[in-house]
Amino acid sequence: MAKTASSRKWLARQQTDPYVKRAQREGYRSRAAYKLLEIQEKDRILRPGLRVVDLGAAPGSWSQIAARLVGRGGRVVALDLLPMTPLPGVVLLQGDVREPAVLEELVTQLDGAPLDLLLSDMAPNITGLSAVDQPRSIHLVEIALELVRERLQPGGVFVVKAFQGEGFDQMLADIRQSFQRVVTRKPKSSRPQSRELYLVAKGFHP
Ligand SMILES: C[S@@+](CC[C@H](N)C(=O)[O-])C[C@H]1O[C@@H](n2cnc3c(N)ncnc32)[C@H](O)[C@@H]1O
Repeated sequence: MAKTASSRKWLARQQTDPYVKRAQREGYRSRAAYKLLEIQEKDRILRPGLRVVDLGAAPGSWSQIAARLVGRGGRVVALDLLPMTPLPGVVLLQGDVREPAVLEELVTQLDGAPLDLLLSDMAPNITGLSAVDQPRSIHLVEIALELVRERLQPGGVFVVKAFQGEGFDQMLADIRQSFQRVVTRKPKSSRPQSRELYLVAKGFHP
C-alpha cells in the first residue's frame, strides 16, 4: 500500500528519535515512558502500595512504570480505546472513557476503594485542525477531572496531559480549585514543537 506523506514523516521520525531507540533498548513499550520517568524524578508521584488508574494507557509504558513502582501491595488499572498486550501486575480495560458504562467498569475494578493517583496521557486523534483537536483534548481532561472528583482520596495526585490553546486557562483554573498545588511540566522527551504539557496536581481536596 502506498504510504501517505504524513506516515512517511512519522516513520522517518521514529527511525531517528533517540527516545524511541532508548525505549526499545530498555524494554519500554513507547517513548512516552520517559515523560513519566521525568515527572517521577521531579515530583515523586509513584511509590509502593498506591492505587493507580492510567487513562489512555496503550501501548502501556506508563503502566509498566506504575506497576513496577507501586509493587505487589499496590494496584494499577489501565484503560484505553485500543487493545493492549497483557502486562504483569496491571488490570487492562478496553473502552472509551467518554462512555458511562466503561467508567463504571473501571470503578468496579477498583473494588469501590478510593484512588491515590490518577494518570491521564489521553490524546484525541489529531486532525491538525485546532478548532477540532483543542475542544476534544479539553473534553478528555474534563472527563478525567470528573473521575478525580468522584474517586480520588483527599490528598491524592492527578497527572494529566493537556494542550495549550483555547480553553486551557479555564481548565487549569478548574483543576486548581480542587488541589493545593498544580505545576506544569514539559518533559525533555515531549517534542518541543508539540503544544502538549503535563499538569501535576497534588493535595486533592474534595
Ligand atoms: C499518547 S497515547 C498514550 C501512551 C501511553 N501513556 C504509554 O505510555 O504507552 C494516548 C492514548 O490515549 C488513548 N485515548 C484517546 N482517547 C481515548 C478515549 N476516549 N478513551 C480511552 N482512551 C483514549 C489513545 O487510544 C492512545 O492510546
